[in-house]
Amino acid sequence: MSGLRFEDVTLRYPGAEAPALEGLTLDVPAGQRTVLLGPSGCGKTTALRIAAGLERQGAGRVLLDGAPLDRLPPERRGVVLVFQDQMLFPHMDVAANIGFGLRMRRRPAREIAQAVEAALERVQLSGLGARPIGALSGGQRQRVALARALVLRPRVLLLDEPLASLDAHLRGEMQALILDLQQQEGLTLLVVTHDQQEAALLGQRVGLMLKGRLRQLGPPEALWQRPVDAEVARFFGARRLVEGVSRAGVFDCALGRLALPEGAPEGKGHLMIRPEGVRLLPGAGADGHAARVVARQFLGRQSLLTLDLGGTCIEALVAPEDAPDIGAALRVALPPEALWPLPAPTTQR
Ligand SMILES: Nc1ncnc2c1ncn2[C@@H]1O[C@H](COP(=O)(O)OP(=O)(O)OP(=O)(O)O)[C@@H](O)[C@H]1O
Repeated sequence: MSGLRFEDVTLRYPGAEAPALEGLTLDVPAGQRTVLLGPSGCGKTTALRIAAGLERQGAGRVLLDGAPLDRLPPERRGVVLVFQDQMLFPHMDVAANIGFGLRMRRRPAREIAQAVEAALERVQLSGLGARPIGALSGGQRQRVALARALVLRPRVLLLDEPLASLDAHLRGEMQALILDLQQQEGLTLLVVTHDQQEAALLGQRVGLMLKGRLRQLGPPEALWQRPVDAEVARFFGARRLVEGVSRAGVFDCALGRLALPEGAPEGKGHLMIRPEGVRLLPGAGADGHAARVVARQFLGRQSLLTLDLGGTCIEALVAPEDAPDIGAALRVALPPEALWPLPAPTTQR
């Protein structure tokens, strides 16, 4: 497959108890956006640093279009990393920052000037080449860092938390810019983030990492809706898992026998009930499950209800105007698409 490939890559920093990265096997297909998602310290940055040649793995290989990269120095890999904190040179203006890598490669001045102009345009900073770095906003600085990488015409572009330092408005702009650039130019992107929403937005495929290991890889929808186990489900916010057994399309548990979506894994374990999929039923019919509201939390666009279904608590997300009062009795439906069984063994805390 063309693109970047990590093959069973492990790295343990000297003196560390556990490896920062353990047996990472991951394909980053050419022309696509792949995201590594995970909490702080799970090894995401380490993976990028190894691909860029800034860190040497203890075991495993990194390949680009099938050719091993490990013996190549960073500048000859065609893999360029944009750092989380940008690492711009404060004493140089914008154009000098963007042209830095090309100057190191001893490209002719004319070619550098042209490439810098083109890169400024690509990141929508035309006309700002002579600005000192100190006179830029956080969002503009992030664009300069991106332009500095783009002039090198990377075969793979690695972005470490590209939006972490930006406020909500600038994040949206930068996200749109990254998506546009990637689509127009067919860039091969590997993005690292701890932010679930960012991963869903930027990733055509998302890999979830926990404690140095890749735990699940797939389209964002699959990770959110069909986590492989309870630990992954908990990362995505699942808090109230229901014990039981999945068999022949049904989950047997304290809530009764609940119909599961197609393809659900079988066996003993837990059931994840996605709060956004729980439906409050109108009227006092006999459908669904009897429930009582035990907590209600206003989250802005939605309200989170904690519902007691005969001793088993679940959560439901509803529009704030539809949120019943604490103590209210109601009936709820648990449609199959809101459910997903998580086979044991689980790491319960
Ligand atoms: N140079 C280093 N020397 C020793 N340990 C390190 C070094 N760099 C990272 N680590 C440790 O390795 C683990 C993985 O770090 P890494 O930076 O890859 O995680 P991360 O998922 O990118 O987290 P963050 O988003 O906080 O940077 C952490 O426990 C970290 O403390």
